[in-house]
Amino acid sequence: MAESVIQVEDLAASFGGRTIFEHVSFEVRRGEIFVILGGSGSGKSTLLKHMIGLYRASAGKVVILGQEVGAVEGSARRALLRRIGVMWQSGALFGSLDLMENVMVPLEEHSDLPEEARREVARVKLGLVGLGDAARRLPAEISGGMAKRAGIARAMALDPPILFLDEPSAGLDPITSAGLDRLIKQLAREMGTTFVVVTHELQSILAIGDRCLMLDKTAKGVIATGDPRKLREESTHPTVRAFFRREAMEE
Ligand SMILES: Nc1ncnc2c1ncn2[C@@H]1O[C@H](COP(=O)(O)OP(=O)(O)OP(=O)(O)O)[C@@H](O)[C@H]1O
Repeated sequence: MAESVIQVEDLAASFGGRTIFEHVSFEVRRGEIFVILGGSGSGKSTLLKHMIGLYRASAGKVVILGQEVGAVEGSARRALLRRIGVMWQSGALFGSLDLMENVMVPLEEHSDLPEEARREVARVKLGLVGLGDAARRLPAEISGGMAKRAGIARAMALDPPILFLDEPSAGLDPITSAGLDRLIKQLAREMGTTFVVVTHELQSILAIGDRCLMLDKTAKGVIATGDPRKLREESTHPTVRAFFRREAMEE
C-alpha cells in the first residue's frame, strides 16, 4: 500500500461557535484520487480550506508531507504551500492575462527561473492538459471546460506532489465533465500526483475516486469512507444509500 501523504486527525471546524463538523480523521495515500463528498452545506469546502491552511482548526490537526499545516510558519510554511497546488471552483484565472501568462504566475512568484524557462514550463503544462493551441487566448475567449483545464495547468506549474481541486465539474455539461475526469485520472496515473477532489457529482466520484469520504450536515461529521463503488453497493447508512442510489438510477 502506498505511504500516506496527508493525515487528518480528529479535526473540528466551527464558525462563531457553530460546529460544522468534528472528529474528522482520515489519511490520503500517495498517488490516489481521494474524493470529499457530501450534500450542500456539509462542510466540503470548509474541510478543504482547513487542509490547505486557510482556516485554523478548532480542534485536531492536518499533517501534509510530514508537516502540521497549522503549526508551520514563515519560510517553512511557504515551502509547504509550494508543494500543494489548488484549483478553485471558478478556475480563478486572471482575466487580463492569456493562458500562458496565467500558468506563469506561480513560477514568477515562487521560482527563480528566467522568463524563457518559465514560458517553456507553461507551454509544457498547457500541453499536458490539452491546451497547447490555446496558450495565447484570454480567459474570456475559452469555454468553461477549458478554463478548468487551464486552472489545473496553473495549479501544476510548480510540480506539486499534491493537487486539491474544488468542485472541478461545477458548471460543466456531462460530456465536458467526463473529459475533465479522464484528464484527472491520466495525471494521477502518469505523473503520480495525489489528488484531493471536492465534488458532489456522483458520476465523477465513481469515475475517478479511488477512495472517498462523505460528510453530512446533520451528523456534523463523516458518515462513510472507502471505495465509492463499494459504498454504492454495500453501505447500509440511509443517507449514503440515498446519495448513491438517487443518481445511480440516472446512469
Ligand atoms: N467563512 C465562513 N464563515 C462562516 N460560516 C462559514 C464560512 N465558510 C463556510 N461556512 C458555513 O459552513 C457550512 C459549510 O459550508 P461549506 O461551504 O464548507 O459547505 P459545502 O459542503 O462545501 O457546500 P456546497 O456544496 O454548497 O459548496 C455552511 O453552513 C456555511 O454557511
